[in-house]
This record gives sequence, C-alpha cells and structure tokens, in this order.
Amino acid sequence: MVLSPVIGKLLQKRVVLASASPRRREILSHAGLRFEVVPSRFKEKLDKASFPTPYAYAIETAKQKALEVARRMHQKDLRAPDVVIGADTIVTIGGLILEKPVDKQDAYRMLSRLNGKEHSVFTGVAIVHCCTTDAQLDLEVSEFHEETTVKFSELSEELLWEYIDSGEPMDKAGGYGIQALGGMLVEHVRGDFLNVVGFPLNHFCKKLVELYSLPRREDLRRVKHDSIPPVDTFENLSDVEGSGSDPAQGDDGGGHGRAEADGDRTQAPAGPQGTDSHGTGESPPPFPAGLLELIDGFKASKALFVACKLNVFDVLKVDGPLKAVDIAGKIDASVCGTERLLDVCVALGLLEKTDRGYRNTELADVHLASDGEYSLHSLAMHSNDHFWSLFTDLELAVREGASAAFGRKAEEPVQSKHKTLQFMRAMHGFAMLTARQVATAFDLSQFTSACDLGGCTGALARALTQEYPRLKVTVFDLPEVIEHVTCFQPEGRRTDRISFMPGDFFKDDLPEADLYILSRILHEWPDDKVCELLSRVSSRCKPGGGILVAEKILEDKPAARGSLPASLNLLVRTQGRERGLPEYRGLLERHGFRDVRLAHAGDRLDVMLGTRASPP
Ligand SMILES: C[S@@+](CC[C@H](N)C(=O)[O-])C[C@H]1O[C@@H](n2cnc3c(N)ncnc32)[C@H](O)[C@@H]1O
Repeated sequence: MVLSPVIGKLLQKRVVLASASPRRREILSHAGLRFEVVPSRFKEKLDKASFPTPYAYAIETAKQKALEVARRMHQKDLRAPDVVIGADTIVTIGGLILEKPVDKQDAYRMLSRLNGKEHSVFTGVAIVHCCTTDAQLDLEVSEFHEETTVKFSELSEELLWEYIDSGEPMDKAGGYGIQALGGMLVEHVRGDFLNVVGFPLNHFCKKLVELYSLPRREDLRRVKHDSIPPVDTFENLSDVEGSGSDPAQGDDGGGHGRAEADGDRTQAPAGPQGTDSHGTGESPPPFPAGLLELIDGFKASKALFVACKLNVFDVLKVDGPLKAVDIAGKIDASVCGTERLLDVCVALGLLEKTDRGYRNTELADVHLASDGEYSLHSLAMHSNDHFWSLFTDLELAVREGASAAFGRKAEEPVQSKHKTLQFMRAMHGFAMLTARQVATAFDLSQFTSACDLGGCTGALARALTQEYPRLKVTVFDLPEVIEHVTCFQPEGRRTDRISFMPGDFFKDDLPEADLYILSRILHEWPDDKVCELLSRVSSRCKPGGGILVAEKILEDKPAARGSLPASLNLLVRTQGRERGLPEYRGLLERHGFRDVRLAHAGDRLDVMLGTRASPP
C-alpha cells in the first residue's frame, strides 16, 4: 500500500481536522497523520432538497465545515493551516436522509426503517489547501465521497428497544454506531467499513496520492477567498479564543454521527500551534514545505539507498520487529548511526516504530526487501551505485548537452557480471510492476508471434503469454543479458511459448514475428539510431504486422513528475531523450507504420500500437 509515504507528505504541513469526532481523529491518527483538531462551527442547515443526490449534500456540508475552520483560523492569526480536512457522514434509505434521533421514539422510527433492509452510508470529504498571500486567503478545495452499503438483520422489537435503551443511538445519524453495540444489528457491510465509522481512509489516501504524487490541478476546484459563500458561524470572533486545536479534546459520541454540530462544547484552549492571536506584526510568507522537501529530496533518496544496501528491510522482513541495537548488530553498523537511519526511514514511511522495535511497512516488505516478485531493491541499488554518481555530473551534462557529456562518460563497454545482474534486476523490478498493463493496453489477440527487442529478463514476455494463450514470444537481447535470464525464470511458471535469443538489434538479423515490441528502448537512443532501428524493424515486419512501443510520452502540459527525472537520466547517461506523441507518431509513420494509437499503461508508461502498411 502507498499509505505511509502519502501520509508522510502531510507530516511537514500544518494539518487541521475540522471535526470533533473522536472516531475520525482515531482513524487518521492510526494512519500516522499528525494534525490539530479544530471543530467546525458551520451550522448544518443546508437545504437537503436542493441537492441532486444525498452525497452532494454530504460533500457540501464537509466543504463548508472545512472552509469555516480555514477562514476562522486565517482571521484569527492571519495564518491559516496548510490543509484543513472536513468530513460529513450521512445515512440514507429510500432517498431519505436520516438525522440524529431527537428522542427514543424517533430512534425507534429510524431503526425500524432500517430493520432487515439495506441502506447507504455516505461520507463526503473535503481537503482544503490554504495559502495566504498578502494577508489574502487563497483556498483550493478537493472533494470526494464514499458510499458503503449496510444491511441490518431482521431485528425483534425487544432487541431494538434494548438497543435504544442503551442510549447509544441518540447522538448518531441513522440511530446506530457500527463500531460499538450497533455492530450487532448489522448483517453485512459492502464497501469501506471505516466509511461507516466516519472516515473513508482508503479513498482519502488514494486522493492524497492523486494530489501529491501526480498533481492534477484540474481536479482541484480553486475557490477564491471572496467567492466563498459567507458561512454564518462567526457568531462571535472573540469567542475564538476558546476554540481549541488540541487533539485530546472533542467528543461527539462517535459513530457516523454529526459530531461537529455540537463541536463548540468540546473546544479546548489553544495549544502552542493553536489559533490564539500572536499579534498583528508582519506575517512571514507561507511556509514553503514543498520546496524544502525538494531541497532535502536527495537526503531521503540516499537514506533509502543506504537502508537497502545495508539490508535493513531484509533483516526486518525476516526478524522484525527489532530494536535498533539488534538491527545494528545484524547489519554490522554503529548503533547511533543505525538508530538515526531507522528514524529517517520511519519518517519516510518505510518503517514503523513500535514498542517492540522497528518493523517494515507493507511497502517496504513488498518492494524494498530484496526477495519478492515486486521488489525494487535492485532498482534502488542500481540508482545508488550507478545513477547517483552520474547525477553528480548533471551540471556538466546541462552545460555541454547530452552528446558532449556522453562522450566524456561513455559507459564501460565490458560490464562485470555483478553489474549486468544488478542492471537486469533493476529492469526486472520495474517491468514486473508494469508488464501486465503494457500487455493489456491493447487487444493483441490477433498476433500469434511477437519479438520483444531488448526484452531483458522476459518479464513482459511472460505477461503477454499469460494474457494471450496463442502467442509465442521471442525475447531478443544482448548476449551478456541473455546469458543470465535463467536467474529470472519463476519456477513452475515456465512456458515453451517464450524463447530467448541473443543478438544486437543494430547488427544481427531480427527474429521473424507478427508483432515487434520496443519497451523502454527508443528513449535510450538519439534520432539517427532510432531511425536505424525502426527501419530494421520495418523491413522485417510483414504488412499487417504490428509494432508496440512502450515509453513515457512527454506531454504538452506541465510534465508529469514521473517523466522528469527520466528525462534527466537520459541526459546524463545516454544520448537519448524522451519524446512527445507527435514525434513518436512521425517516426513510426516515416518507417511505414500507420494507424498509430495511444493507450496509457499506468503512471509511468504509455503504449503505442501501429500497423505495418503495405509498401507502396
Ligand atoms: C532500458 S532496458 C529495457 C528492458 C525492457 N524492455 C523493459 O521494458 O523493461 C533496455 C534493454 O535493451 C537491451 N539492449 C540495449 N542495446 C541493445 C542492442 N543493441 N541489442 C539488443 N538489446 C539491446 C538492454 O540489454 C536492455 O535489456
């Protein structure tokens, strides 16, 4: 899972939860988020009938709650937090939104309505990013909702009344709390359980990935300070002195109830980072957390590389949790150095620190331990041993251009077995994560034979043969690579539909095939070499045959983060470069391939499929 690194992005920001719900607080703090709690004073009196759907109502309520807190904190000390999170959970059945019961009879009416039936629980979530420029508050709102279906058992009158008499239903929307006694009423839940408790953590984390890993600003609705509809909850600003930001405060009795409505009574005195006024002197510019993260980025990478190199994740995968002193012993390093490295790994979301010591996060177990099908350990090692030193010459490469820099730093022609294997493992780790998406980006079932040029360990070939039962694939790569491919063949999953052929695609005859594949090959080469290779493929490919090219396509819009380091990689390492779709299309068409179509295969690769035209 990607939760920790994403939550980690928020660790350097001042995050506020605009909700008094202890349940939400618990869910988010268990996920590792550090935040303050400032219950919203937004009065929930939006006209439900004016919303097209129940969830639109929940989203709007969540948004108004978060905006109210952002504006109030800004007005209070002219420095809003970086992020305010608002949430609103509602229960609906047959188009009816159920509020908190006003008395026992009302609770009985609600529970009888839910009895033996399915209903929906919606949580609307708003993530408000705040930016203060010249004392003006600028807000960006990103919002989403999650729906979970809950089915109640057929419940006897006696049981319903017993539950009502427990007092639990009274402060909860829909009249029950699934995390406590109310759980006994529930036959099944379809969807995210935590959504019913009050906060859809999984969807929230996915949203954070979207917002922080690959910013898609079009998804963010920019709301100018002035355009925010006035929220009539500033009953008395002086009152704000008492509005707390102490996570220990606040209580709404939990459940999927509407804790925020009575959040006022839960407010505590402001903490050190609270909302007290600090005077009206000049306020500093907004804290450039993202920039500082960039400046420190190399330290984070190096810490990750060193932890991989010292096999920290392997040790913890087998023996964790372990104390720092025990890990230091196992990796033959100093205790103080190990402890610091481990703590950095915790901050980076790679490790967790528990009472019993450090242990891997799921991310580290799956991707950073050196074993495992989806390990990126070797990619990290290749980056450490190879790219790290190349990038120290980035300035030279930028000053002189790729060719000049490449001339100076031409890679050693003869690679040691160790280096070749490390390179292959690095390629393999990435390919294992992308192969299936590349294989299925288009329907390739019309092809019966394919040749994967520079196919390395055969990871894509395996995904192709799994996907297309008629397809035979030849993996064509340099002899020194083919020599080691057996190390990458999974036991018990071999197929005679994959063969490996050593050769140089610039010199040797290419194997016969209906479909030629070039995955992450063309970007390695300058235009003249790309043309040479395409022309060789084109003359070998029969009319009606195909060419499948997998690359990260450069886009006109601000480049996706994923392709930026790659383009610099190429500058320091090869004479190649990333290209845009028109350029790839032009190159393919010039070499006799028509109908070039594009499909996306995840964040890191795009796939183009062209058909060999009949020669004129
Ligand atoms: C960046 S890797 C890509 C590997 C694989 N296609 C993938 O997508 O993961 C480039 C591959 O091309 C191979 N290669 C480089 N030059 C070659 C050549 N002249 N002939 C055949 N293969 C070559 C390398 O050995 C390496 O396996």
